[in-house]
Parts: sequence; C-alpha cells; structure tokens
Amino acid sequence: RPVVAEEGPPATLSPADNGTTSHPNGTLRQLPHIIIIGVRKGGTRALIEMLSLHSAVAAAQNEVHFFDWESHFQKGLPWYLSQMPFSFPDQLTVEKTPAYFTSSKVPKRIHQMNPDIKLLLILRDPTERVLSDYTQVFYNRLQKHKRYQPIESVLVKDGEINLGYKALNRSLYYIHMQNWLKYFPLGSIHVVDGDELIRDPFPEVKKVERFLKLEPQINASNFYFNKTKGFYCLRDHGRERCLHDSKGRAHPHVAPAILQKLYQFFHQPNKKFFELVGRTFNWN
Ligand SMILES: Nc1ncnc2c1ncn2[C@@H]1O[C@H](COP(=O)(O)OS(=O)(=O)O)[C@@H](OP(=O)(O)O)[C@H]1O
Repeated sequence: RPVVAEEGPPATLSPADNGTTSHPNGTLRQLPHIIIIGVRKGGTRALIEMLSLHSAVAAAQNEVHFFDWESHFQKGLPWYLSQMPFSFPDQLTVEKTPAYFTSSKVPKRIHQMNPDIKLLLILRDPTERVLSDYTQVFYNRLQKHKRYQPIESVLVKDGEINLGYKALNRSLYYIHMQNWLKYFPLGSIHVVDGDELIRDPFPEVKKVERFLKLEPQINASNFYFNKTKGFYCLRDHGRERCLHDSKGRAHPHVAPAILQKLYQFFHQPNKKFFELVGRTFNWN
C-alpha cells in the first residue's frame, strides 16, 4: 500500500483519504503500485499498452511527470492521485513517465511515497536509443518549423564523440541506475529488454507478469506481427491495434565509422551497468 512519507510534497493526503478517491460503481483512484520509470525511447509506451492487456492492470493514459516536474510535484500527492485512472480495489495502477529514470531527484521522492513500489525499467541498445532520441527531437523541431542539425554534427565535435550531447548521457544507464539503487533494492526494479520487446514481445511481457505476481493471463495470441508497420501490434478481445505512427520511426543513416565510435564509447559504461544489475544484454 502506498504510504505518505514525512518529508513528502507539501500537500499530503488526509488520513481519512488513505490514498484513494472512490466512485459510485465501486471503482476508485489509487496511487500507482507500479511505475515505468524509463528510459526515454526504450519502448515505454509499448510496455504499458502490453501490460494493460491484463485485466488486473489499470494504466494512466498520459505521462504524469509528477516526480520530475517541480510545478507538478508542488501540487502534492492529492494531485498525483487525481491523475490516476479509476480502477477496482484489486487492480494494480501503473503510470509511465520515461524521464524519471534520468532525473536525479526522482528515486528519493518515489521512495518517500512508497518504498515497496514495483519499478519497471525498459532499456534498449544505448546507441540505438541515442538515434531514436535524435529522431524524436528531429520530428518535434520539424513540426515547429525549427532548424535541426544533421545527426553527425550533434554526435561528433572536433573529431570526437560530443560529450555535451544530452542524449548520450541518457544512454549512460549505469550512472542513473546507481542513483536508483541508493533507494531501492535490485529486487524492486525489473529491467525489461527493449530490443527483445521489439523482436518478440510475448516472452518479455510474461517475465513482467511474473515479476508483478499477476495471474498468468496475457497470451501469445495477444500479439501479431504487422508487416506494414514492421512491429508487433496488439489483439485485445478481437480488436487489433498498433502503436501510434510516432512509435517505430526510421532512424537516420550514420556513417559506419561514427557508429563504431559510438559503440566503443558505450562499451565500458555498458559493462558497468551489467555488473550493477548482475545480468548482460545483447548490446553492440
Ligand atoms: N510494438 C511496438 N510498436 C512500435 N514501437 C515499438 C514497439 N515495441 C517497441 N517499440 C519501440 O518503442 C520506441 C519508443 O519508445 P517510448 O515509447 O519509450 O518513447 S517515449 O520516450 O515515450 O517517447 C520506438 O522507438 P523508434 O523505433 O525510435 O520510434 C520503438 O522502437
């Protein structure tokens, strides 16, 4: 059960409220039991949609940005609660905000709300994630008719990897993970392999179901490969749907020599991450 910590945000819930707001049909809003903390472009939307196939899961529609945006955090837990979907008391509520993973103040704040919360972290090959991150910003700028720099000029400065490029830092997973492990035991954080979730989602989703101690319910038949999209899509009670067009975009071409530099750049950080979590991933 989520608890309200002593040092929590300014407006805390009254004891009578106990973290829930009820509705006449027996549903209520509950603080999340599960948070998908990131990583940005890791496959967080796919993961929350896939998890929502389970009848015991109620997912918040939008990214809430409660713990990372001061303007939201200052509103306190009652506001956070008001962002949650209505659910039945035995359902688990989940929200996803990919920016949480790389925001240093977030782990402490989530821990203060509920030290027993279950965290899901979906990661992808760090280089691939950088390209996906660049592509996202590229499209955002395109939409706003703003200028954008070609990928190679943001990745490289004076012939070397440009350490000032923010997207690179977001892919240094061990740095951020260390921060989370100051507050949560490894057993509270399940790392989902985002590359596998793309390649063959069902086994990855089953692992999540087990981690959350949910009754096995999600089936192989809930997934089908859509050739046009080039990704798996979902089948839920006979209804078929793919993720939005903004998910699964083509990435820019990068010269092989630069790509090689990037792989090399991430080699040591990746090793540090593997040591931290006691498992390896099939990253370049
Ligand atoms: N089934 C399925 N369909 C479509 N897309 C899928 C799927 N599974 C994982 N992905 C990958 O999810 C990537 C987007 O990640 P996020 O949802 O975490 O992005 S965001 O941070 O919320 O913007 C997105 O990244 P891009 O390929 O760069 O667009 C996808 O590769």
